[in-house]
Amino acid sequence: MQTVRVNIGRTSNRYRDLIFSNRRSRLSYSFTTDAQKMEPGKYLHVAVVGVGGVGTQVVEQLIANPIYGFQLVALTSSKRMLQSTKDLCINPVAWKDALNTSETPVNLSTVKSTLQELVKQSKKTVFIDNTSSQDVAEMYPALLSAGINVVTPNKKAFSGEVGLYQGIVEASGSGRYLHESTVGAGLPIISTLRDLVETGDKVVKIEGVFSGTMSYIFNNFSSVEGSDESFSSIVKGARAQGYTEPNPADDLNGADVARKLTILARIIPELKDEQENFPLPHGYQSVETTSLIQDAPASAISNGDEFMKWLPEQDAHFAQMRQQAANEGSVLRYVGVVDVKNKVVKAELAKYPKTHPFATSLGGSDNIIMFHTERYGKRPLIVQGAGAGNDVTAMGVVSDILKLIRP
Ligand SMILES: NC(=O)C1=CN([C@@H]2O[C@H](COP(=O)(O)OP(=O)(O)OC[C@H]3O[C@@H](n4cnc5c(N)ncnc54)[C@H](OP(=O)(O)O)[C@@H]3O)[C@@H](O)[C@H]2O)C=CC1
Ligand SMILES: N[C@@H](CC=O)C(=O)O
Ligand code: NA
Repeated sequence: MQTVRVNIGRTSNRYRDLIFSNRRSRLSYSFTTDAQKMEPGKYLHVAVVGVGGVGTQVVEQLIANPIYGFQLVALTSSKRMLQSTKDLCINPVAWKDALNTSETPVNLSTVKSTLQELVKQSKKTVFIDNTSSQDVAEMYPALLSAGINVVTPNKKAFSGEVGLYQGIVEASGSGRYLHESTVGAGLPIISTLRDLVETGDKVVKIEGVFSGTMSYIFNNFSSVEGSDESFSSIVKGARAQGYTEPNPADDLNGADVARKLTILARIIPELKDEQENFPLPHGYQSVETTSLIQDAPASAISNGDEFMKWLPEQDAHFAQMRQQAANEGSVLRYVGVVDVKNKVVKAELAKYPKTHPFATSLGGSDNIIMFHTERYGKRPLIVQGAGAGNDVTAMGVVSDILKLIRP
């Protein structure tokens, strides 16, 4: 039976750790049940690498978790680290100030060896990669081989060179990897596809809107009711709301959707006799995702701020596309497909009639993913909801962590 004890004001020592980690201004609360009470010292040890938009929300959701306590290490690439201990009162303001003022020199190999020592003491550890760094992604096989779990929203490791991907799959065992937020943020896309494939269903096609940024942009730029807002100002809004990649060019050139489609395609068939660097499972032709910014200069492609300075030059081009679609009674949507039957993986900007579900049913940063399988043949299994945003992405990361520790 679960009791909820709410303490307002003084913190009772007995639940100090849980209340400290759950302190919220004046009100602190703790949930105690026999099965789940986290005894002091039995914390889950997590290293949070990357404390930007998503990483900040991951830490705050870990702190606010009403059931589990976490021994927290958080670091940024400027090598600062915050080592939380149970006597450190951490809350959404204090921990970030402590991180920003910390002078503790640290590098990722220090973090790995620290976690490795904890594994040797039979402690459960998780390495959380909230970056978009290829270098950090390439650490996963060694972490997994050392028995350290890896949880991440970073798509790079699962959509890049097949050697790294296979290395991760082969290294997992005592250390597990979970990456729900790499496709559709916290939406259950990866877990749904794994359930379908691993229960023997046969996937025929997966289609839909896979980019929260592109969804937000075209839901607003090419809306059913009509809009005259400029393309670049809407992209600016997407970035301000934390939907875009660190560089929005990665959304608009199709790279982000290509990564997601590759991640899904690799889960469907077994990877057999792969050629070096072949990005897709055997038999697939290639990932063809249309870039909307073919003319972008190299400086814009490599730097998000430079990209946003360049983008207004494209406003007239996009306004003309919008008008042409509207003249045909259509709207623009960026839609992707993994067509297993025909071995085609692609995404493109296309026109949809104003009555189409892709025109009428999406809002915000919605993704809509339709799974057409043998069992869901007549009516597809559909998952829809916010596919971008720091908090909903962090939810996918933290729910993966909880999957590792739930009894
Ligand atoms: N935003 C969203 O809606 C979604 C994002 N994702 C993925 O989540 C990841 C993070 O996205 P987001 O939070 O928006 O990006 P941000 O740019 O806001 O944060 C990334 C952070 O990583 C830090 N970082 C980069 N390299 C390193 C390193 N080597 N060691 C430690 N820290 C490092 C950066 O800070 P500094 O360089 O100062 O250390 C930065 O703060 C990306 O892979 C993205 O694709 C996935 C789904 C949805
Ligand atoms: N930039 C991405 C973030 C989630 O993967 C998107 O817009 O979907
Ligand atoms: Na997801």
